[in-house]
Amino acid sequence: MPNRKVVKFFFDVISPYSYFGFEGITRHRSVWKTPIQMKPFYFAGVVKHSENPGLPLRVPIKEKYMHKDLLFSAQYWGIPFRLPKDYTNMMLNTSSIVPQRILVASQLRDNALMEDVARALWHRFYAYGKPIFTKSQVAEVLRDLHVKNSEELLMMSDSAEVKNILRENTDEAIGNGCFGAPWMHITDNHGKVLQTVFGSDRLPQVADFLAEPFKGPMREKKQNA
Ligand SMILES: N[C@@H](CCC(=O)N[C@@H](CS)C(=O)NCC(=O)O)C(=O)O
Repeated sequence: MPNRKVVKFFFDVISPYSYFGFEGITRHRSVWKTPIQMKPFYFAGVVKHSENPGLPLRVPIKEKYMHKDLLFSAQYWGIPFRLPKDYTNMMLNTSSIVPQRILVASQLRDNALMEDVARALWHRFYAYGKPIFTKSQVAEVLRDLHVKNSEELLMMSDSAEVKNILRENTDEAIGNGCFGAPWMHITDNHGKVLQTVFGSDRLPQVADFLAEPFKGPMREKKQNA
């Protein structure tokens, strides 16, 4: 049995760079043998715990650059993207706890469902500028995806089990030095963290570390047009 590594990908739908990393890593699933574990976490918890004062949106010159870089990166990944109205204010003053808990509840049912929901949330926000942060907003996404028993999923998202998993995922990242998103752990097959990685733009290095191919944006795999 080869000494297989595992990648854990921590993300939050409030983080646009998580969207790019999420697309990049899930597209590479078709060409990598390395197992990929998707881990919804709570970005605000990370920022608070790491006392990160340097969020680009809080620094005007970085905010200006980030707005351009988001469009540039979305184009690279082939993702329909425009900045929603009042973007900075919304990003800095909105909690993603509701959608993140719903993602955890979805993942408990089925990882593929969770990925469909995450992708659809980002698509709604960045392709159409519609918010994704309340239960009723996420419910619309579940309805559009024809998710079965979506009411049950929404109820489950308030359960202690779901809250604990989201907290555990967040703590797992924080415990390994996380300060932003997306965040990755590359572990050995016993779960020992060999490398921590920040940013969607580090996927070529992640691939190299895994001895896997990096195939660029694989735009032919895009799911939302
Ligand atoms: N260069 C990274 C940027 C990632 C990034 O800026 N992520 C934001 C959240 S969307 C963040 O966590 N920022 C924290 C920081 O820069 O300290 C990428 O391309 O993914």
